Amino acid sequence: MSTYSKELEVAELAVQRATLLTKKVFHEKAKGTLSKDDKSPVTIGDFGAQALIIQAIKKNFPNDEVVGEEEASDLRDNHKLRDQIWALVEGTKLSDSGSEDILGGPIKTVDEMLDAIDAGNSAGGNKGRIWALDPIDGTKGFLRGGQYAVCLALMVDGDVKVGVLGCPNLPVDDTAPLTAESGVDQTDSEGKGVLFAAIAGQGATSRPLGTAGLEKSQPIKMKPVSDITQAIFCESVEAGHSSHGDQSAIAQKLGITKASVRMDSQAKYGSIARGAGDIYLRLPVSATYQEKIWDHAAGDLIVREAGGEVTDSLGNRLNFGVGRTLAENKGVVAAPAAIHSTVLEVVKEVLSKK
Ligand SMILES: Nc1ncnc2c1ncn2[C@@H]1O[C@H](COP(=O)(O)OS(=O)(=O)O)[C@@H](OP(=O)(O)O)[C@H]1O
Ligand SMILES: [Mg+2]
Ligand SMILES: [Mg+2]
Ligand SMILES: [Mg+2]
Repeated sequence: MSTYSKELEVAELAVQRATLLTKKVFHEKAKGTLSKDDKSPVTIGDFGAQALIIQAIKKNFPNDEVVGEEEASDLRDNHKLRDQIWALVEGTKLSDSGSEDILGGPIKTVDEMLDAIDAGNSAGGNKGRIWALDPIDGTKGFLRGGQYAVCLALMVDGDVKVGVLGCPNLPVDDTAPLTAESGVDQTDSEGKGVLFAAIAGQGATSRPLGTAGLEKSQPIKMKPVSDITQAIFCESVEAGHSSHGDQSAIAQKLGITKASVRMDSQAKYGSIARGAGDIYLRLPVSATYQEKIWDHAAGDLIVREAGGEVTDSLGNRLNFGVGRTLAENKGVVAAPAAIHSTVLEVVKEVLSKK
């Protein structure tokens, strides 16, 4: 077995199973949406997916830590919500029993489920094996039927070694280019659902996101950009999450004439890694917000393994080893390696004029 192949298999199957749960939630009327302290939404889908994924990690790698976005405190005294999540968690299985076996058996009780969710409480850092988990990235996109991603990465001594992104609303077809509609999708339509994955030093892949075991994967590569003015650039939907103004000034200076593709979640990283788009810009709106490691770890590795470069707005690699946030970085600039320095120069120029 090659390095990290067991970790990748568990991560891919766990993410795949969690997407079955999130898709079920999307079709339910009552999504159990709560507003967190920072006013961002969380649903029964976020909690349920976090429980299922942490259970699989702990069964297979009991000594590993997890930095997960969600925590169970709001559920411990809200029994209605807790029971709604339990029904989902109990009822979600891959249709292939061999793959279920690899994940390590079901969660047995409600308390075990709450404890699994809370096991995502690692402080992070640059020592040992730590998983970064975003059970639903782009919760707002998920709620409105746009893009979202189930994101899982393994860091070893602060370096991302394995990354997996489950994107139920992206096309299976790697060659389908992004369009203005890509971020506003027809959920669950034919031909949708892709699982991106990478192991450090071994390249990046995609495969259809099925309901059983893992389907055949194929390597993915970023698209060579010979004319930067024709590049497709992606950005967040929410103007509060990245600066649409700065990003549009940068695109303009690069001579890009096409409108940006706005989509929620790390689907942006997956899309540029497979060459459906080219550049992902995420420039800070606020001076104090620190990006969370679970919003970037898997995407960072997948893009780099597909031939891209990912830095912050100063040109530094993202440092995942300083805790739960990217405290040492500001913003994200992701592009094919051959044009990254050109893009970065313009990013610096635009930001220096502020
Ligand atoms: N102020 C601010 N600045 C930057 N980023 C923030 C901010 N607030 C929240 N978040 C995080 O944004 C995550 C979603 O990012 P997206 O790129 O998907 O944004 S968007 O939904 O397209 O607008 C989102 O991830 P999820 O909570 O998993 O959806 C948040 O972690
Ligand atoms: Mg959130
Ligand atoms: Mg997120
Ligand atoms: Mg999330």
